[in-house]
Amino acid sequence: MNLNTDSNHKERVDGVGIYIHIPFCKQACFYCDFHFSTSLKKKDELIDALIVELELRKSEFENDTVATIYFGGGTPSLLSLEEIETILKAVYDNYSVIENPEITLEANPDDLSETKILELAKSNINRLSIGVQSFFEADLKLMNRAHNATEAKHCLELATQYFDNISVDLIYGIPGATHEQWQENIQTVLDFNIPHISSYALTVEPKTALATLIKKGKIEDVDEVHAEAQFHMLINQLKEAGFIHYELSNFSKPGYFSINNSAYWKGKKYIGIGPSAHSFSGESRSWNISNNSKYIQAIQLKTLPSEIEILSVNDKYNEYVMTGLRTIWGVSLETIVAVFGSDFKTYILAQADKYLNEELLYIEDNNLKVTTKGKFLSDGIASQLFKI
Ligand SMILES: C[S@@+](CC[C@H](N)C(=O)[O-])C[C@H]1O[C@@H](n2cnc3c(N)ncnc32)[C@H](O)[C@@H]1O
Ligand SMILES: C[S@@+](CC[C@H](N)C(=O)[O-])C[C@H]1O[C@@H](n2cnc3c(N)ncnc32)[C@H](O)[C@@H]1O
Ligand code: SF4
Repeated sequence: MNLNTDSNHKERVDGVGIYIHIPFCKQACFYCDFHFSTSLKKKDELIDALIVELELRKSEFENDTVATIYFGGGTPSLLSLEEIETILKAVYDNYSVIENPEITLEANPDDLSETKILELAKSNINRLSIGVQSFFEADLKLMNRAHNATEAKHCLELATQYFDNISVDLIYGIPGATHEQWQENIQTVLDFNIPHISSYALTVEPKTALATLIKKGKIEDVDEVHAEAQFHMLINQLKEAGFIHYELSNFSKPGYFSINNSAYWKGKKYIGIGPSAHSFSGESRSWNISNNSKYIQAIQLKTLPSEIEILSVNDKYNEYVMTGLRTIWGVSLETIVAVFGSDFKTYILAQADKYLNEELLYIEDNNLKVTTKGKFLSDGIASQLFKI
């Protein structure tokens, strides 16, 4: 059964996507290993380079129509409206874009003043993805977020007056945060009538400040059992509130599925513009260099600073299994046969047998899916179904 009942959404997800990486942040969150610089010195040069990269790569989408444009980061809300519009103009000048594309801006609460929200509301941006993470001061301090709890609430109060399509990011499994506080965080987002939530378990990435602070005993280690319990609270609380759990970390009211993310998960093509951005052509994946200066230098010479990996049949199968198991659409056994052949179906069913017996996986309408019990383990289960 396809739970994605919004026909407009289905139609629009048929287009391709453009992701634009804005590699600047005010300060470094202790847990984050995404690519960003806290110095804005190269901002103007970088914006010029993004525009040149958009021009250089237009032939990749010669026969495609863009349905979603996503400003991610880093912190795209650090840009002025003028800067955002200059980049958007380069998209429109070089690509064919559907009439009403989804245009998302990732925004941090401390950037969302009323003036800024008003400006954004008048622009072509029609979706805000706001990185709240928590409404508790202790959590925000522990993670070194740039905003405080008052700002987190105030920005939602303002944003909901001018935007309908809003997503809020929340982090669970934060050391010291109780289950009651976590439930209060979810409830606060619900009270603002937000239609989309992305929620991630706090992950200790190697070489981050969080990893060092935990090693030194300054911050308590994350507790997997605690995090898993909070993940299930999230699932239950949002289900009760009428949300669809459409991907492992994403929950949406009907009609508000992220077109950008759904396109990724459905294996649509996308190009990633900017340092560290990755792209998917259907046959290959590529990654731009992360270093801002090296990225700018290469683009100024009209070369693409990227590495490319051609995907083998097994790579494509593995990716399909990994992303499929994360979504409500599951892994279609029909698609497995049609795209990879019946040997792959025999293989996946043999590998899945153990998990089917343990009720971590189930089959519905010829689609292999994870049960609620299996959800927290989804990526681990997927890796056991891989072909190496
Ligand atoms: C890379 S940020 C970019 C958007 C924006 N700067 C923000 O902080 O929301 C996108 C999301 O990834 C989450 N994230 C990054 N590293 C993480 C980690 N180690 N554990 C959990 N969530 C993480 C962030 O908290 C945020 O919600
Ligand atoms: C998937 S997005 C979060 C989704 C978001 N909360 C929403 O639903 O709108 C999380 C982060 O992934 C990274 N990201 C997404 N697409 C990317 C791409 N093509 N290249 C590089 N980074 C990407 C960005 O750092 C972005 O902040
Ligand atoms: S979580 Fe967001 S604001 Fe924090 S450092 Fe990472 S990209 Fe920047």
